[in-house]
Amino acid sequence: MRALVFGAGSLGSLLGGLLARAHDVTLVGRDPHVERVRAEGLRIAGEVSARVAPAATTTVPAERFDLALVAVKAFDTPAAAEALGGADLDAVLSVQNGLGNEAVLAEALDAPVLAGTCTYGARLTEPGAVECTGRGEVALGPPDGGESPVADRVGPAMRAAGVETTVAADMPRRCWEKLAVNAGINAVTALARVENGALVDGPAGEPARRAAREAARVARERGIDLSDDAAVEAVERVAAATSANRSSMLQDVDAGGRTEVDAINGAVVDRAEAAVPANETLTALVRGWERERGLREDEEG
Ligand SMILES: NC(=O)C1=CN([C@@H]2O[C@H](COP(=O)(O)OP(=O)(O)OC[C@H]3O[C@@H](n4cnc5c(N)ncnc54)[C@H](O)[C@@H]3O)[C@@H](O)[C@H]2O)C=CC1
Ligand SMILES: CC(C)(CO)C(=O)C(=O)O
Repeated sequence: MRALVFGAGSLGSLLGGLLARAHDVTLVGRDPHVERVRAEGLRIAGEVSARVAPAATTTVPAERFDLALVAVKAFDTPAAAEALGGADLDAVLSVQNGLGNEAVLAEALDAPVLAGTCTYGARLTEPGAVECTGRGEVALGPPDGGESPVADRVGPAMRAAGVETTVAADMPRRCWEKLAVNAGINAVTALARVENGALVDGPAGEPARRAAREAARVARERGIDLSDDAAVEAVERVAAATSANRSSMLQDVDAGGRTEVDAINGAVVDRAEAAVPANETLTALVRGWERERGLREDEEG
């Protein structure tokens, strides 16, 4: 397989690096990481160790690829879609968090777009080096559910490189369950400045559970079978399993950078048929912080 990984940050470098053990991989990212990968290859450490030498570039080559794996933050998806238009792609797979990424990619690109959820943990430690902070799995399939020959081709190719992969016919439910987890954990931990474990038995757990229940209700409004209990159980299970984690949104806030709140809590608000007060409040607070930091100037900030 010829694979292009757009967004060679933490997750893109990890998945791209793992894929490079079996496939011809090109990472698209930014210097100094790209420069270092070109000069010295990519080191993977942590729960998986490997040294690989994928191609690396800062612009999308005008070439044919069997797969483009998209791993930018959700707010960069429109730019990723535009840049990927320069390549000839057989398939596109988003492994991003949040809702709406596949629709943005599908609108701009001719290739079939697969939805993905990813529970691997990754952290870029220095240019040229990525740490696998948790071995997980990628689930992928058509965004509207069901089966597709494209998913049946991509899944085994990922498995051939040792990436734990499930080809799933129920991606809408999986994406909404992951969204409920992120809607519950990310903004609450970012605003309270606490690790995920603080939600298990502390006072910050209640707003997280409320946000997850609201996400489950909105999922059901859209015909997706996700109960309140399943969403709350998923938040509690993930918070306990990742208790020492600083969520990605807390890390974004720590780093003074823009967050994915629009694609997470904001996505719940946008799709709700009735009020979702926990998600409305979390979205407004995080957007308010982003606006004060000059990270957004749109009407929603
Ligand atoms: N890091 C993790 O453990 C996990 C991340 N995710 C999701 O995966 C997505 C990516 O997350 P991370 O890898 O943590 O983010 P990241 O910020 O480390 O990586 C994104 C990379 O894309 C690059 N990029 C953005 N626009 C670009 C452009 N136009 N040209 C070239 N490079 C560009 C950035 O420079 C950055 O290095 C997010 O949606 C996140 O929620 C999901 C599961 C786990
Ligand atoms: C699962 C969780 C909440 C782990 O921290 C995550 O996906 C994130 O931080 O974005």
